[in-house]
Amino acid sequence: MFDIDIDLRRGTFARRVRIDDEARVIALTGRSGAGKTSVLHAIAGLVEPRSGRIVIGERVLFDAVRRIDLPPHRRRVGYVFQDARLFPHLDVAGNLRYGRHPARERPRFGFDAVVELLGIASLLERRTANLSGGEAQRVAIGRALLSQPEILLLDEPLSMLDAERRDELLPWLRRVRDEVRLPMVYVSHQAEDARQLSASIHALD
Ligand SMILES: Nc1ncnc2c1ncn2[C@@H]1O[C@H](COP(=O)(O)OP(=O)(O)OP(=O)(O)O)[C@@H](O)[C@H]1O
Repeated sequence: MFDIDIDLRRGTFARRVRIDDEARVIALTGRSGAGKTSVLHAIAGLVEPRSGRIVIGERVLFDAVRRIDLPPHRRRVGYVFQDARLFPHLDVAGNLRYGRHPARERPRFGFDAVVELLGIASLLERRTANLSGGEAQRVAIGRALLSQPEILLLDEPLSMLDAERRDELLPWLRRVRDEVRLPMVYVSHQAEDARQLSASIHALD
């Protein structure tokens, strides 16, 4: 499912990352600064590797030799950040609709199905400022899914939450993992979190 072999350079940071994995869901771990977010950015098309290739499923996102470098919007990546980054001026429903892919007649991820999947029906009219961290992350995942991605990238979605909220959010993440049959890359600096979501763990240290 994942065939990634890239040479990453950012400022003085340089690292070759190789991931060859048949699993649909993989986790990246490593200390702060190991390059986890940089790998997600490379997959999303936000940083260009110096060389190499990024192939996920059948899709070639980047291949330096073949001069393939899909622009970010054609990579069809759903990205969930550490902090949910919801829009404060919109309610939950507005945030979900914001990410919607325009004019698809039969979207793979429908609004009602996503709301049900993430258990956020009762939150739709709420402003985002007073959501708990875990609720905000569920909304952020919903927004990402409604953009009709082909790949889901999760950048430490648990790291800003206290232990109780983490325990609350984890089952939702597992549900998304099992029901949304997309390739997923889950980043965590805690190996324990990573093990909860994937058997395929790649340590970047
Ligand atoms: N735009 C940039 N310009 C220069 N250096 C950068 C840039 N972005 C990241 N770096 C450097 O690249 C290295 C890897 O950063 P990255 O954010 O990928 O690590 P990380 O493993 O995700 O860390 P964290 O767990 O703290 O988020 C760090 O040394 C960082 O300072």
